[in-house]
Amino acid sequence: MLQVEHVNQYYGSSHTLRGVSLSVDKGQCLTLLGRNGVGKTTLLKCLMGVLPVAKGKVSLNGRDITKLKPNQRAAAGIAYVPQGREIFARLTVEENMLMGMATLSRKEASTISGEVYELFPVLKEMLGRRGGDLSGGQQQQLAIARALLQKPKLIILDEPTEGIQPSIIKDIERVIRLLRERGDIGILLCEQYFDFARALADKFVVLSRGEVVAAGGPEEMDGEHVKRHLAV
Ligand SMILES: Nc1ncnc2c1ncn2[C@@H]1O[C@H](COP(=O)(O)OP(=O)(O)OP(=O)(O)O)[C@@H](O)[C@H]1O
Repeated sequence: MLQVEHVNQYYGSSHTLRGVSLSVDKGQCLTLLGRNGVGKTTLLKCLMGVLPVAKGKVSLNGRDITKLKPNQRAAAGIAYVPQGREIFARLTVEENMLMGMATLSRKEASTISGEVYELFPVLKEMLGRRGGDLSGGQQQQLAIARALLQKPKLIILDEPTEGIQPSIIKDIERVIRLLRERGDIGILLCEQYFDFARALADKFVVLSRGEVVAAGGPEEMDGEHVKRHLAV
C-alpha cells in the first residue's frame, strides 16, 4: 500500500535522507528504528508532505503522492500522529476528535465512531475536558484516536511511547495490536523503545545517518547488526 522509493531530502547543504526505500502493506506494522538524529522524523514528514522530497517517489495504493500537500495526503488516507502529539490544548477532547474528521464528508463526519471509545475508554469520560489538561498518556491516546477518526488507510506514529507511563504504553500496544489484527490498515511505527517495537513489528527498517542500514522480519531484530545501530 505505501511504497517509498529512493527518497532523498536535504536541510540546506546537509543530505538528511539518502535514498530511503521501504514499503508497508495492509494489515502490517513496519517499525522504523534508529538513534536520535538519524532522520526518522524527517522521513515521516516527507511522507506526510510537511517537507518536500528532493528526489524519489512516495506512492499510496499505486497512486504517486510525492507532490501532494499534507491535506491532500490526509484525504488520500494517511493519518499522522506526530512526536509530541500536537493536540489542541484549548479545545476539548471531543473538539480535538472532531478535528480528526475534517477530511471526511459531512455524512461520515456526523458522529464520533463508538469504536474509538472501545479502544480508549478514558476519552469517553473526558469528552468535555480541555486537551491541555490531560496527562501525557491521555494526550497520546487522544492523538491516536483523532488520527483513527480520519478513517485512514495508513497510520504513521512517531514515537508514541515517548514520555508515557508504562501502564498507558501497554494500552497503546494493545490498540496497535488490535488495529493490526483488524487487517484493513497499514501501520508505520517510528519507535526508540526496542521491546515495544519488536512486540509489534511484522518487519523493521533501521536508519543510520539517513540511510537504511538494516531491514527484515521481527526474528532478525535481535541481531548484532541491528543493535549496533540502536541505543540498546
Ligand atoms: N529544520 C531543520 N533544519 C536543519 N536540520 C534539521 C532540521 N530538523 C532536523 N534537522 C537535522 O536533521 C537530522 C535528522 O533529524 P530528525 O529529527 O529527522 O532525526 P530523528 O531520527 O527523528 O531523531 P529524533 O529521534 O531525535 O527525533 C538531524 O541531524 C537534525 O539535527
